[in-house]
Amino acid sequence: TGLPDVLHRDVVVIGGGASGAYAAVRLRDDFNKSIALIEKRDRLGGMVNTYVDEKTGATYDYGVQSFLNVSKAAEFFARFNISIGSGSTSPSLITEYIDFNTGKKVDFTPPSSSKQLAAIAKFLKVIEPWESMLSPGYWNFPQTNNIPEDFLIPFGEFLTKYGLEDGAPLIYSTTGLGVGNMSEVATMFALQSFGWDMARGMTGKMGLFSPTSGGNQALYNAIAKNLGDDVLYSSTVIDSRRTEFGVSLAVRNHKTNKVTRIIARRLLVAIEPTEVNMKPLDLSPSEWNTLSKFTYSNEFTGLVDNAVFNTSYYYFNLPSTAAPNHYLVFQDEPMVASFQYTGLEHLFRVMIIGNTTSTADEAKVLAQNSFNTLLKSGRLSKSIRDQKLSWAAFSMHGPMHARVSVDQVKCGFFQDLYKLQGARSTWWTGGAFSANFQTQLWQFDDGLIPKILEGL
Ligand SMILES: Cc1cc2nc3c(=O)[nH]c(=O)nc-3n(C[C@H](O)[C@H](O)[C@H](O)COP(=O)(O)OP(=O)(O)OC[C@H]3O[C@@H](n4cnc5c(N)ncnc54)[C@H](O)[C@@H]3O)c2cc1C
Repeated sequence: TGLPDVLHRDVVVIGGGASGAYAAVRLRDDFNKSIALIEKRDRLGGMVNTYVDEKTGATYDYGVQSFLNVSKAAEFFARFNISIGSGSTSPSLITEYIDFNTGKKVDFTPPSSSKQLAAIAKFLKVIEPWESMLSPGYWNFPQTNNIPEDFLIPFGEFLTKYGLEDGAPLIYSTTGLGVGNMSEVATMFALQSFGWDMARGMTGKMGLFSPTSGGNQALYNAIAKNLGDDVLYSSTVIDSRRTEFGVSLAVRNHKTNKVTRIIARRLLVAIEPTEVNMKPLDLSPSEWNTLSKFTYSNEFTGLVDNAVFNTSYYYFNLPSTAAPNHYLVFQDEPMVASFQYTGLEHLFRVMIIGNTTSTADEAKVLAQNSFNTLLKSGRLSKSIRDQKLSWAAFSMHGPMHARVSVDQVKCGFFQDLYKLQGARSTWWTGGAFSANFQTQLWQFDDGLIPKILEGL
């Protein structure tokens, strides 16, 4: 009670997910800076969701599934003594294509896997010259008169132009679906959902791994243990002052209501720059003018254990017009992308792709409606009228896949965005400034940290 505690730190980080937790560890342990990490939940790890089966102790990652072995990613696990393996624990499944709007089977046949992989290899060749412009961040994004035309055309058109249609089913079903109907999305943003490293991962040019025990949460639990009291959990910023000399944040713990004041020389923002997240950050009109241009997808994943799903099945939502081999036709968001068997008893992973405004409740209703449609149309083991989806776990991941319109890109959006870096002692990381992959964000942080440290 009384006056708030005051912490003095070199760097204060907001958000303990992939980008924030990694940066906090490196700033403190590798660069000897004092840090505080503010995390609104009671754990670190953000989009990681490790389900633990109470009876057997088996784990299943229904959020983040594996890590691309980008630059020093494996070393980061090693420093916490976490052993890693190839990460492929998912059982082999029978894919059934169904239009979830009607419950009708879609007689769709994807290209053979060798054709798909050949297309991904070709895709990588086409996009390789652009890598430094978009990955791991937009530092070298071309000036407005030099933006490659291909960046701004719809991704479906791009794949057709280069004869890469055979790659579309794999691109979509792995990570491309994060942006919804990827055929309609400007190519540069589709590349942020499946780009260079994913193409390398799929074609064996880059490893994919995950912890051999404890699920992906094991890494973030180890980080939490390492950072100890330097993390303020269940906490958000309620008020702030940012100047060229440093920042002062008032941070409230929502469980205890305790307010802590953090005075730091630098701020690293590692949360999505949405209106809700930015409200307590005393943005100037010009900062908000830039950040407010972003739109997002909201992704939701969960586990359901209704016994009417056939185990070993992967129920995949495609529009009927995808039959028999239209590889570029996808459902529009918001939609349920799939119900996928996990290998654990009756558990199925549900993936729901929302739009900018979708809420968790709406996502659950959407999943229930799709389930009812599948039940009624006899696609599941019993044909019954209705049944409640039985949720064993549910997580809201969004907002993510931040993007802007083609016109805004042409008007210099990314130059404006990157002008924010370092202004008012504030630096920015996370999906909106880089791309939505764990280890790509670590690589982005590795490039950002020397800039944050300048003059510190
Ligand atoms: C279903 C799904 C599967 C995925 N699978 C993979 C995969 O297999 N491999 C891969 O590399 N990537 C995967 N990703 C993408 C990857 O997880 C994200 O790109 C990454 O987590 C983004 O990191 P971030 O630091 O920007 O945000 P996050 O990891 O989301 O971290 C943000 C953190 O900030 C906290 N926070 C939010 N708002 C506030 C606030 N106002 N104040 C304080 N704290 C706040 C959150 O609780 C969270 O801990 C997946 C994503 C999803 C949704």
